[in-house]
Amino acid sequence: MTAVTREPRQIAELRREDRGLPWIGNLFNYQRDPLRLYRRHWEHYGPVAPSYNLGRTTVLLLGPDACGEALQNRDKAFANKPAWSQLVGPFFRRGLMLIDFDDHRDHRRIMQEAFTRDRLDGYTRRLHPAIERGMASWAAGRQFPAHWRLKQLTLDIAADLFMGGARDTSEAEMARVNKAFIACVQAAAGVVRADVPLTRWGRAYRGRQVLERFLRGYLPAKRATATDDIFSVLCHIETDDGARFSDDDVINHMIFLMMAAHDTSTITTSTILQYLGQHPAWQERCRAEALALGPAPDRAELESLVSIDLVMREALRLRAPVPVLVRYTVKDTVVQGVRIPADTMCALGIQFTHFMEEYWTNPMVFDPERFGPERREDRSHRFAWEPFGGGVHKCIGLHFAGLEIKAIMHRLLRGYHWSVDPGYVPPLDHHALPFPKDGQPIVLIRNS
Ligand code: HEM
Repeated sequence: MTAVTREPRQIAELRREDRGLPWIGNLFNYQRDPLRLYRRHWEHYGPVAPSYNLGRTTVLLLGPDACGEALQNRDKAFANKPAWSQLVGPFFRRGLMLIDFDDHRDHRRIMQEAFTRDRLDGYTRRLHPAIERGMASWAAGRQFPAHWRLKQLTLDIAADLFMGGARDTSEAEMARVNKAFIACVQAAAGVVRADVPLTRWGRAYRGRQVLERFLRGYLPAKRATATDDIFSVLCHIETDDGARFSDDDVINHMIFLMMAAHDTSTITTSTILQYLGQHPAWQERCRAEALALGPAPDRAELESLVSIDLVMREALRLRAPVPVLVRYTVKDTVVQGVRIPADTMCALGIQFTHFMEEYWTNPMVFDPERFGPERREDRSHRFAWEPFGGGVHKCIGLHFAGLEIKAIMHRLLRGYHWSVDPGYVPPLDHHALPFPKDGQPIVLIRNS
């Protein structure tokens, strides 16, 4: 008997009604309601769906099987750099997420040294005073703009943990650096994608120069003395066989790391605040855990917070800070039996998977117990829950992120209680990473 090998299918033809606006394509439909758009494509085309955006055809990979194949990347057909640099621009060049294959493997091996258990212990010790300082100016109130305050807080934490407080820097200089950094992050949503004054990209080009100058100025001091901030750590880490980062590597990685760590942690904490504000029983349960620990728990204690961990996982499911990952094919490949030609931009619908009824019960409902030991819905498929991605580019900062988020929640729960209207639905901005445009106002009360 001869085995029947099935020829891969071609990508389906895009229906006229799915093309969206001339040239713009589905960009505005995505920004209005990404889930609706992806559901429509999934229902008609299945896991490998054609789409059209900004003048070109792209391919949507939908569901955990298709996303899993691209993330595992067995035939090395999917590359990060040509995909992500089209979105985030040249401002994060040579960051770990924007390099590929052997080059990526070599850099990741060195960077792994910055995220060992011992390093995480050190970062955790720094986290508490940084959070305390950052929250000191918080004024409780009935319209507390939680998302904006958390964004500032995670920036303040980054200034300390990443740059060691940049001790000799004046407040004005630090504000300039923060502004430059934000300009780089906001470039992703730019329509004019060139160095044109007064546009997002124009500001980001200037921003990158400011950041490079600033970091380069500190480099000699960071090289000279080993401290436990990430800047210094990147200057000193070394693999067993002696591989180290060059000065340029340190600067490129620093700029990318600050970007990778900032909005993602802000979005997760503000999502947690929203749901705990709408579910007071869960808030009390988490508070009891936070109160059972001392004022500055160490890494192991933060990692032992069971309820806060369940809530964090559920928040990451309901609002994945990076809802879509992108890849670019550097050669022909096949996903789910469909041939994808070389030079194709692919979008992996991470958030879409998180809402699939095939893998989650009542996926739109806040239900942290779904991650508990009896249910473990995240194990319904290896790629059912993928807020940190998967494969060789899986988030290297995921444990660090968990510690930062839990340390913020620990302090907040001990110092405050809060509520959010049960009917509140955040008006999300989907231009880049999803955030509540209204700043997510909550009623915040200081504990007596
Ligand atoms: C809740 C917080 C976070 C989320 C949801 C998140 C999500 C992700 C995702 C989805 C990727 C994979 C990108 C891809 O495959 O193309 C990624 C990569 C990465 N993340 Fe995170 N991240 C978070 C926090 C952090 C933090 C705190 C750091 C650093 C301290 C960090 C550093 C990185 C780096 C360096 C990469 C690139 C890894 C590589 O390409 O090898 N992330 N992150």
